[in-house]
Amino acid sequence: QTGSANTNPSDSADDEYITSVSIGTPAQVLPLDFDTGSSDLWVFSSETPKSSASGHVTYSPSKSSTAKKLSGSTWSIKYGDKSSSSGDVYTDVVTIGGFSVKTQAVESATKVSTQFVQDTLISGLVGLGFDIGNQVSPRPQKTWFSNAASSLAEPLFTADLRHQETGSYNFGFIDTSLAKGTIGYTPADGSEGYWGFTATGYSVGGAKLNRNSITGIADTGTTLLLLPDNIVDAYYNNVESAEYDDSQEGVVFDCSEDLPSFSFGVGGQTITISGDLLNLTPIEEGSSTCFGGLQSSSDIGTNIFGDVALKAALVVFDLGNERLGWAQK
Ligand SMILES: Cc1c(C=O)c(-c2nnc3c4c(C[n+]5cc6c(C)n(C)c(C)c6c(Cl)n5)n(C)c(C)c4cnn23)c(C)n1C
Repeated sequence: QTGSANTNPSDSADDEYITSVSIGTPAQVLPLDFDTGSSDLWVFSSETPKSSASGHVTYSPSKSSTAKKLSGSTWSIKYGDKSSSSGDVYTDVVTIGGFSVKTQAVESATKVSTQFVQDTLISGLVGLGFDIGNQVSPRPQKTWFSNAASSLAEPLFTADLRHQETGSYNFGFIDTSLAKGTIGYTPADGSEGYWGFTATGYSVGGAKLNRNSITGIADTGTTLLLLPDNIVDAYYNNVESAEYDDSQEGVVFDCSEDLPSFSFGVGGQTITISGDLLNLTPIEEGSSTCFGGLQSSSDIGTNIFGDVALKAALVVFDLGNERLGWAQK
């Protein structure tokens, strides 16, 4: 069995990607953000304060004949941008791309932070990280993919995120036609709950890859490519107008700049992110100053290959073989 779901950028900056998910009987369809950097499936619900839920699609377990309360279970989660949410837990049928998991833990939000209240485009997240990262207590729950894996044709999924166009999450199969290049595989380290891996080197503007390895995570839930200062500096030294903008908390430059590409080696392949993918967006509507898609990871503690990097590739999250595959698109 397999599943295939379309995913769409939420806004003109590709800030997040939205995928429709069906929960319950009859189906309640919610727009959710698939996040390989976390391991909880949580939603705005009938239990979310009305003032916080205004403008959001919500899940009502009381309207689903297959919903069951997981009594005594609670959850609480905090994300890299300091956003957070918490609540209690139900189980229900969850269908993604035509594939159903009958008894999926659906974490219902009784509290959501401001960022989530304001982001009315999504009604929650689907964690696609490793089960060890799940935040339900007293008994951690499995992710949708972990529950699905044993019934899928192959225990893997692929992410094909695209700039300002529809992409896909495919479960149980690899559509190699989505990529131009060969898939290069490298071991994935799931010990922290993330899809950790090591890139073997990098280069700016199509130069030969160096051998400076970069250890980080493949994270569909993070917008940017977040790398160490020395790499960020090496890149922006090639961008005449680049400067650090305190108010934007990142490097900005003239939108008219012709940005160099950025390449990294992984699994014997070279993934090249074109310059235009590295120009994320004007800092304000109509501004001629743009915000960089490559920013510093120095105050985070880990390097994050977020959507800016993932958009350049077809990425295979292979749980069965504990490996990540990358192919140039
Ligand atoms: C260590 C870390 C991160 C790790 O993940 C991270 C980050 N980067 N994008 C996101 C996140 C997103 C994606 N996201 C990013 C957005 C940005 C940058 N802007 C301006 C808007 C309007 C966004 C929306 Cl709606 N959505 N979402 C939905 C959540 C819950 C995120 C949590 N963290 N996050 C940051 C900023 N940092 C420092």
